[in-house]
Amino acid sequence: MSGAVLSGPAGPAEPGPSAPAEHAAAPAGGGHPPVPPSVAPLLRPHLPGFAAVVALQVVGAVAGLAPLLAVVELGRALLAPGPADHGHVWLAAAAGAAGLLVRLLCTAASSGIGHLLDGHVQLALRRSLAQALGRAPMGWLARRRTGELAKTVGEDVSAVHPFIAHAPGELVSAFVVPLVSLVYLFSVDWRLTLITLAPVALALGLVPLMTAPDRLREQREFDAAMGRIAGAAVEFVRGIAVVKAFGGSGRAHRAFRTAVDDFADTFLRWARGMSVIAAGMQVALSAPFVLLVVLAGGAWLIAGGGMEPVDLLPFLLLGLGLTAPVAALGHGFDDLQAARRALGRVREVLAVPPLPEPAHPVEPRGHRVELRGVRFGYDDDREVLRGIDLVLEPGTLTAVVGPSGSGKSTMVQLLPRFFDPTEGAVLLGGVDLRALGSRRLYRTVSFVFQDVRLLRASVADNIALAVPRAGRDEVVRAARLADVHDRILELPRGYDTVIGEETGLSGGEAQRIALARALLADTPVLVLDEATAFADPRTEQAVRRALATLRGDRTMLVVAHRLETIADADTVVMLDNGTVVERGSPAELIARGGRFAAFWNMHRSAAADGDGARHGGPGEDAPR
Ligand SMILES: Nc1ncnc2c1ncn2[C@@H]1O[C@H](COP(=O)(O)OP(=O)(O)OP(=O)(O)O)[C@@H](O)[C@H]1O
Repeated sequence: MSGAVLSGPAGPAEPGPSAPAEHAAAPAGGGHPPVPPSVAPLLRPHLPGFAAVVALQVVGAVAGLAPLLAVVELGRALLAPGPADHGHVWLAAAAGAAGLLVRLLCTAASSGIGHLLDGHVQLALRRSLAQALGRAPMGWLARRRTGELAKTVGEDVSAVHPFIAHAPGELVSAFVVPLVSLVYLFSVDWRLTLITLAPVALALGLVPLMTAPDRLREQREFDAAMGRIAGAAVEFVRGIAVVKAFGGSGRAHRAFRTAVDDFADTFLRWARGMSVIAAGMQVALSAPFVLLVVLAGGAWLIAGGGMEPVDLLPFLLLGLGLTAPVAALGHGFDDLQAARRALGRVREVLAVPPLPEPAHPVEPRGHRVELRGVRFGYDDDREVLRGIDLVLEPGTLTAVVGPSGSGKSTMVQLLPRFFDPTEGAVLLGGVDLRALGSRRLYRTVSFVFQDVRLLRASVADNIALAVPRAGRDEVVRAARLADVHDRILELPRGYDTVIGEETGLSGGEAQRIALARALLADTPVLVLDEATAFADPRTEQAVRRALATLRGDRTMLVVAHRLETIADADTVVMLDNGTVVERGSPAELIARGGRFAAFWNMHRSAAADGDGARHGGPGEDAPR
């Protein structure tokens, strides 16, 4: 099976965004704004905020130099021959204090605005993600694990925090302070300024060595080895239950151990190449080295009579700050890289193409379903359905049978529009599903697929998902029909028990709740992928009873794995390798002695051998 995940009608689903070319363009979904394909449009409304953050940081950074310059001026005033100029001293002290105050106010305001922006951007991202997920094709959602999407909406969005709240301010101040300092230092003594820049030049000179081809290759090998460890660990953990049950832990460990040994070798090679360069950079940018260079250069200039001793003071105070940009490039690099990767995952979800929604939905006439020349493939290189023509008349039950992988689940998933066919069309009441509008579709088609996902809500709310105003009596009636009422009464708070919090349910019970949901929705078209994984007798009986009760004028399509369901069907469609190889009533097909007859006989003898008692005596499941 293909792992369909939702069950029951999708309820009042919000339709998707842009309309297909053939149905004129208009944002669907009752005037929802379109989901932006990337994050840039989400940042645009906040540009004035970002500008304020940067401006405040610039002012704060420049003001932050005032105390240092004040110290320099104090030094000049106090070390100058003769009595100190009191006015000059007080002015320098006041300017330094004022600068400090302005810096504090500006950085506090900038940080505050940055964090507010971060909140707004994260909210906008989460809203857009929610919209994108609401409009993503159900087939796309079905292929993803809930945890994966929860991580994108939760953790990945939170990971943009350093990007939005910290990076702009930090980067600006890291570059503005050295720039202003440089201008000032040049005005004092250009020769010592160049000498003070020597450590920065040395560190920058080492950067190309870090990106030499050998280092890049080692970095790639390092990343690959890390990936192999992660993969081996995940595989090991995933298979742990099987390993426990069947032994062979040595073999299971082996892949992990090999990956770790391989990583150790790769890491040593990487570290050997990088450590000398990294250590060289660290030394070049370290405070003692910078001070040593400034002092040596200053001493040399002073001894030669080219500079006043007092002029050494600004270089000692400001020289250390010149290395800040290089340090800033390294600082927080990992955080920013993680934020970039997280943003990439957010962008991937935002870019999921939604199923086109018609600008002017057409109303179906009745609920006859027709598949016309339907072709479909999950990937471009392999077709799963290869030209299916099928008519499902109201009031009939059609059973789809065929070998595993023949495309049964895929075919039935086209009815609730998990995907659109790549060629051909699925019509409901004479209208192409693409022209129908998802509201109408989900009011007409309900479905119960194999991998049921229930909401973390009360049992009653789960059953009444598509009919929120249903009374308790109706919910109970549906639950009884799906044979899950007694089990619900055993739960701690009966119908009010919250699934996933106060109780867990077995696969078969979840199936029956999903069945009750579909029964309550009471739509004219029902699609059911009969569970093989949870084929307990109660669920089988519940499905059979539900199908019999629903019959009436409904159009029903069932992927049938059980002989009883097949025998009850009006029409059997046998699929093989994505094409219909036989169709007709079960009795006709058995009489024909073709593929279906062979399939029937094989399953019948298997059922008789395996579980004769459960399937009753021979003849009980004989086709009508
Ligand atoms: N989500 C998916 N992505 C890619 N390929 C898929 C997906 N779901 C199914 N397939 C592939 O499509 C083919 C048909 O699968 P499908 O589940 O429709 O067959 P099936 O007849 O229902 O099988 P089964 O009886 O085992 O459930 C298989 O080859 C399967 O591997």
